[in-house]
Amino acid sequence: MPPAAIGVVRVSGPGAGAALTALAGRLPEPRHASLAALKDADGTPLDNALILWFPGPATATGDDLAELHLHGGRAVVAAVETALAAMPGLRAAVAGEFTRRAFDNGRIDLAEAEGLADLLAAETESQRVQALGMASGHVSRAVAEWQDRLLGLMAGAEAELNFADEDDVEVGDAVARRLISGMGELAGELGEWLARPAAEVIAEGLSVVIAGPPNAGKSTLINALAQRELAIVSPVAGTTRDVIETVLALDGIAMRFSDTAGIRSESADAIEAIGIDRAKAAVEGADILLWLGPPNEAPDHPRPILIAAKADRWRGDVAAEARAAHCDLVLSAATGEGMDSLHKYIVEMARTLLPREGDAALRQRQRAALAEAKQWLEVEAGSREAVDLILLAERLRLAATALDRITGRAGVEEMLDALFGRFCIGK
Ligand SMILES: Nc1nc2c(ncn2[C@@H]2O[C@H](COP(=O)(O)OP(=O)(O)OP(=O)(O)O)[C@@H](O)[C@H]2O)c(=O)[nH]1
Ligand SMILES: [K+]
Ligand SMILES: [Mg+2]
Repeated sequence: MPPAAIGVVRVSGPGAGAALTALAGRLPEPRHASLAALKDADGTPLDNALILWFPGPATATGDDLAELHLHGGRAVVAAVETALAAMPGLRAAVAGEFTRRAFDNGRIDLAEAEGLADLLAAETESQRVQALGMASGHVSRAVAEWQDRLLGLMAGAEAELNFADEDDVEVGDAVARRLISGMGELAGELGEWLARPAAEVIAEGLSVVIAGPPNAGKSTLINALAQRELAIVSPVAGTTRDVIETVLALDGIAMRFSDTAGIRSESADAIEAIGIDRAKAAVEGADILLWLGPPNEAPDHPRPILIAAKADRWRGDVAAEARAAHCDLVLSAATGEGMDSLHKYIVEMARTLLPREGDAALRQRQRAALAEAKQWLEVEAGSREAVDLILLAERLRLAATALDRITGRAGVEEMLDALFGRFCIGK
C-alpha cells in the first residue's frame, strides 16, 4: 500500500499486452526488466518505471501478465491506475483474484492456494515454514501419491470385474483380499497424517493459560512475559476478573497467553464469581496450563507446568521450600529468576503439540476430507462387503473423490469463494 519505495501494479489477462504497450509504447523482451517512460492516452508522463512482460500460459496466473514497478507514491500509483482503468476491458482485481486465476488455469491446486493464503498471513517462523511447505506442494504431492495407489487398486478391481469368469469364485476372493489389504494399508497411512496436529494450531497459536489462587502473581507473570503493563497488578486478592489475552511468539511459535481471575471457592462478590467461571473455562480449553498455586490443588489438565511463584518472598521458609520441591520450576517474576527455564518448559511442551519439522500439517478442511477417504478404505474383513468387488470398487471411487477435495478438483465452488476471499487485492 502506498506510500512505499516502489509500487508494483500487475495487469493480468488477455488485455495485459495491449495495456503495457499503450503505457510504455512497446512490449519489452519477455521476462527481462527494462526501464520505460510511462505515458497516459494523452501523452502525459506518468512515471519512469521498471516494466516486465510475462506472456502466458507459463505465468503465475496462467494468463498474460504485465508488471509495472512504479515509484511508490500515492499519486503516482493512482495516476497509473486511472490510466489503466480508462482502457477498455480492464478493471481492478477483486481480493484473491490473481490466485483464483492461477487455480482456474491449473497453475496451482487448492492445497497450494491455502498454503499461499497462510504464507501471506504468517507472522512467526513456524507459521512461515508450515505455510511454505503447503504452498510449495507438500500436501499436494502426498495426495497425488495416494491417488496413484487408489487408481492401481481400482484398476485391479475393474479388471477382475470385466474379465473374470463368473464361476471362478476362488480368484475373485483372492483379488478382494488383495484389495482389502491394499486399502487397509492406505487407510493406515491416512490415519498417521490425521494423528498429526492440525495446521490451525500453528496458524492460530497455542493457548497458554495462567491460573492459580488469588494473589499468586498471575498478572505479574503475564506482564513480565509480554514486557508491558497488560494486566492490573495489586495486593488486593481478586483484582483480575476478565480473561486477559495477548499473543506472543516464543522461539518462533505463536502462542496466546491468558491471565485469569484467581480461583477460590468462596468469592467476595458476584462479578468475581463470573471471573472464576471464566478462568475455569479457560483452563479447560488450554493447550498448556501454567499453574501458580499449591501443586496438590492443580486442576486436572493434560499439560500442566507447576510453578512455585514469588520465590523471592518465601526463600528460606522450610514449608514453602518443601512445597516448591513438588513443582516443575521455581519462579520470581519480580526478580526474573526462573523466567528462562519457564520459557524453555513452554517451548518444549509446545513442540509436542506441533508437527515435527518437515511434516506437513493439514487444515481442518483437508483433515475432514482425509478422514472421509480413510473411512471408505476401511472394510471389515469377513464382512459381506469384503467379498463384493462391486462394493469395494465403489468404496475406492468414493475415497478418491474425497481426496480430490483436498486439491480441489471436484465440485468446489463454495470452498473457492471462502478461500479466495482471504486474499487481498492484487494477490
Ligand atoms: N515479591 C514479589 N511479589 C510479587 C511477585 N509477583 C507478584 N507479586 C506481588 O503480589 C501481589 C499480587 O500480584 P498479582 O500479579 O496481582 O497477582 P494475581 O495472581 O494476578 O492476583 P489476582 O488477579 O487478584 O488473582 C502484588 O502486590 C504483586 O506486586 C514476585 O515475584 N515477587
Ligand atoms: K492481586
Ligand atoms: Mg491478576
